[in-house]
Amino acid sequence: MGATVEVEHLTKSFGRQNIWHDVSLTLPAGEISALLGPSGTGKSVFLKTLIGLVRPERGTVRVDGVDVISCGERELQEVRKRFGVLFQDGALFGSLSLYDNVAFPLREHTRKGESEIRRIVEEKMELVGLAGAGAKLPGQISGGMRKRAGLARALVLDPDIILVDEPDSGLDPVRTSYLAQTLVDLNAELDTTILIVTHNIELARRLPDNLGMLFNRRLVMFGPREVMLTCDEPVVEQFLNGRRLGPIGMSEEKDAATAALEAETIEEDDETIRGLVPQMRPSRGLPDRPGEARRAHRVTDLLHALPARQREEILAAAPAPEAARWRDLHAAGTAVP
Ligand SMILES: Nc1ncnc2c1ncn2[C@@H]1O[C@H](COP(=O)(O)OP(=O)(O)OP(=O)(O)O)[C@@H](O)[C@H]1O
Repeated sequence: MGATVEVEHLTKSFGRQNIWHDVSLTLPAGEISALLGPSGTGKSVFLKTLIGLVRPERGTVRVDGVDVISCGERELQEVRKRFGVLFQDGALFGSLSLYDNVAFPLREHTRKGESEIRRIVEEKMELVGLAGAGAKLPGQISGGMRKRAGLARALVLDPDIILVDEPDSGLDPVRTSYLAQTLVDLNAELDTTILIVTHNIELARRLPDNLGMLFNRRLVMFGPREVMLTCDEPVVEQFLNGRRLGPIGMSEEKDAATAALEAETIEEDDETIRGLVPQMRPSRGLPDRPGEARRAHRVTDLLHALPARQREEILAAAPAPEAARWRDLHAAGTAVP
């Protein structure tokens, strides 16, 4: 199973600019989580903090119990090997072929021979649809191919945790769906912990088990998709619907006067999409995702604490066996199965 990442009371500033403060959340092992938020709210900084590239002034980041912030350099190197990171542009070395880019972590961090390296690189390149493209240079291929090569490189060390910064940047909607499907399939096969950072509402609604939202220098909420996609929290609702009406303005938070004026002049959008849409499933022939089952158990525990409207909405959208089990448990007043 992938690793659990526990973040507690994390605060980061650059000089006098506070990026976010007191962020606490747990990425459950083997589940797919997504961090949302308007541009500039520090999502990329958060990813870099998880792997110890950015040092916060307060807080802890524990990867299966090891604190990335306070551990020594040697231990940090070991923890980093557990992460596979896909940065926005793929972050490839421009002078190296795709093959050498993907092979790089294996040559750098393992003692594997070239024939073993070739086997692994070819396997990962095939997985991301780049079989046969190894000789190309990053400058000779499209942004989408660079992105997929970046993913292949992120996977060669068989990471326990995959971090993906904006899976859809530079990709068309079809390629974005393929990339998202690759992540779901990887999670189904290996039970890897995955965190993606995205603005893409469609992706946020359909891919992750858990959603978090950064806004106005704090983590507004973090929780299972059932809870987040049905909640009434204005920031989350506005963002997940891409609406103008709400607390998020063009540049961060609106002042009270602007919000009041807009409430009078902007019509409530007709096309507001609320509620739970079905989650992406692993490709045919792959096993069910164990992470999904674990999330369902957590939701069972949470149902009792939710308002009746939200509980009913979740139960109405749940798959038949789960909904029946949740209803029974709820009726019996039992939180834990
Ligand atoms: N090394 C750095 N030094 C100073 N400021 C930085 C540094 N890295 C990031 N920042 C600032 O931190 C803020 C958050 O940046 P970040 O890239 O994490 O936002 P984001 O939410 O990922 O944005 P986007 O969605 O547009 O990619 C920005 O104001 C940025 O200028």
